[in-house]
Amino acid sequence: MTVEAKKETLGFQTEVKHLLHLMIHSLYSNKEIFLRELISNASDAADKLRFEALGNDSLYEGDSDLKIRIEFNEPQKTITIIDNGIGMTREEVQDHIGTIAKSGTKQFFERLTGDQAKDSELIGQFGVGFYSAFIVADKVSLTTRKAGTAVSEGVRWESAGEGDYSIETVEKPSRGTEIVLHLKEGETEFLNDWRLRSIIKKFSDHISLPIVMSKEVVAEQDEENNEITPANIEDETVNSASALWAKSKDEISDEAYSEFYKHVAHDFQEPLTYVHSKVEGINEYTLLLYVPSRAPFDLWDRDAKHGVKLYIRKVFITDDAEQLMPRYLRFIRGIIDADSLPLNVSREILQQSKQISTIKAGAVKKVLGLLENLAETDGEKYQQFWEQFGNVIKEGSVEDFKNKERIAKLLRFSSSHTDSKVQNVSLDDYISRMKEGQDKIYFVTADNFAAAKNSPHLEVFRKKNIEVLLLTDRIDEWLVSSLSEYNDKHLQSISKGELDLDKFDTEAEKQQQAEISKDFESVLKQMQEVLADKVSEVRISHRLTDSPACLVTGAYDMSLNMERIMKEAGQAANMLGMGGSKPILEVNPEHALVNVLKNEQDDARFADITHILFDQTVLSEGGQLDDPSVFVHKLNGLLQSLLA
Ligand SMILES: Nc1ncnc2c1ncn2[C@@H]1O[C@H](COP(=O)(O)OP(=O)(O)OP(=O)(O)O)[C@@H](O)[C@H]1O
Repeated sequence: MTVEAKKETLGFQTEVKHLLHLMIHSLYSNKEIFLRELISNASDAADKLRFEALGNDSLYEGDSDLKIRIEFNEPQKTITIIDNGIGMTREEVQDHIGTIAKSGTKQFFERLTGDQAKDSELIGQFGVGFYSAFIVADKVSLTTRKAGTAVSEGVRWESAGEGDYSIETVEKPSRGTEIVLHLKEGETEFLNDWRLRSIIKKFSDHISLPIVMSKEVVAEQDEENNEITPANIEDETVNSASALWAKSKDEISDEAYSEFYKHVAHDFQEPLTYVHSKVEGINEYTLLLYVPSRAPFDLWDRDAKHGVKLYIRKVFITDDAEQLMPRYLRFIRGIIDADSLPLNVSREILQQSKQISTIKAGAVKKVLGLLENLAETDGEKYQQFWEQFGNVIKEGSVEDFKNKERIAKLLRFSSSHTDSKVQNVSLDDYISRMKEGQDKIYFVTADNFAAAKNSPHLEVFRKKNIEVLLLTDRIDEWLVSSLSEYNDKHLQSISKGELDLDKFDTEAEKQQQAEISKDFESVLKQMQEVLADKVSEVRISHRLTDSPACLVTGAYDMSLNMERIMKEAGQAANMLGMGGSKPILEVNPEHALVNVLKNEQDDARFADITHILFDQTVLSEGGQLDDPSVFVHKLNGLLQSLLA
């Protein structure tokens, strides 16, 4: 016996132990899903074999009749799931069963709270797969052999789901995988022909492979010719065993659509919505694409697998076709079945295929249409979608130039109009509320909602009753830098450049402003000298009502928020005197702290007040001071002199 063939006992990866524990406890009321998960894996294994065999027929080993068989044995209390799919090598068993290879898994488990209700929601984002067998079984025995390997290269994996598993090399004449579940005490309800068939019908009817079970045929006598058909056991296909997406829509129930989603997406929650469409023409294809109701745990993992499977004339080709969906629609799950591609496509051909890019462009349009329709017909569901995937859709504004307008229409923001963190204001909503004479869409970007909502820059807008969008997601800075216009309206940051709000001012107000500017001429000049290395200019503000000062960047400069983001990301930033373009300090002449400077004779005190004003403005905009102790020292000095 080789070292490899020896039986080894290995410990589960810690994450697997967590997952098992969590699953057994939180999915108890949903336990029949184990069968769906195992059938789903078996079907994937058959799909993979069919694809591999396109280039190497011998992998079928003379048996190309792919199917899944379900058996049960009442006295032994076992259920067995058998497939003649691709199978696994010893190494693959070790890598896939007993280990969770998905990146980000560790972080996922760190988010678990121990509160069962909350955690079971999280597990929905993760997918349960093979391990769901342990919901009903206290011992699982998996025997498998990879297609194309020798009979002696079978592998048996066994575990009681409690922390370790054994693995050994065994003989296995047939290729594929056989999983025996030894049911727990109390789970014997599944040892029932009718029960198993109804679970298969309910959850796995859409599987395009036949799922067979044995059927007892009782002996029958033909009256006419007196022939007796002996009692027999026959195979019977339990599911409808045809590709769901190839059926016409009116033949498919909502339930079937939903179960198919759970199979392709490895999710066990209902999808939010879907689109099923057959595109005719030279380049024919069928697509069935779903929007999940929850974001998967690895939504932000750039290496996460892509969720749309490519089939060619019902033969599975790949589930990792990044060419089928752009990155900003990476949460879409489902299938695309292309009619006119050759079956022997390689990865390289896929990458260069014109037909694939046409299909992709068509599929993107279908998804955008689906989302537009959802937004129009079901605001509540659309809001749910936005909360889960809004930030990903925003990437589309940056990435997908061709569909820019359509994506912009789908965007939702927080706004000063609703004054709520909920992002539910569309650009069209905003435009419908614009004031007479207003030709711009105003927005402010900040680090968080409170900072945006309380931004001094908003003061004049509140006074004049002009709505401002409050943008607080990181991606927003990139969004507004690529989306400069919507519906012929310019998107304007309220913290950049000059505001042309004076058209909303009366003549008297304009006159008054001119006088104030004159009045403060020397104060501004002196402040500018004090802050020479920090700001490019000090000027009177038309933006402020309550705050003493605010910082403004030039119309074409990077916003301060963007500089902060870059700085945090370790990028060379030119924020606040660190080189590059400096911001402008705008002061509110009506504020006592500014007013006091007019009569300040002591130059040192003037400089201290000016520094304090500048520093607190930086702070109130969410920035950080280069040297906070200097600020505190100056502030304390001022307070002491007031108290003296
Ligand atoms: N019947 C099978 N035949 C061949 N390989 C299998 C079979 N069952 C499982 N596998 C392999 O084990 C891997 C892990 O399966 P598991 O069900 O845990 O996760 P998954 O199906 O990849 O994803 P999810 O956790 O989202 O359900 C599969 O990706 C596949 O490579």
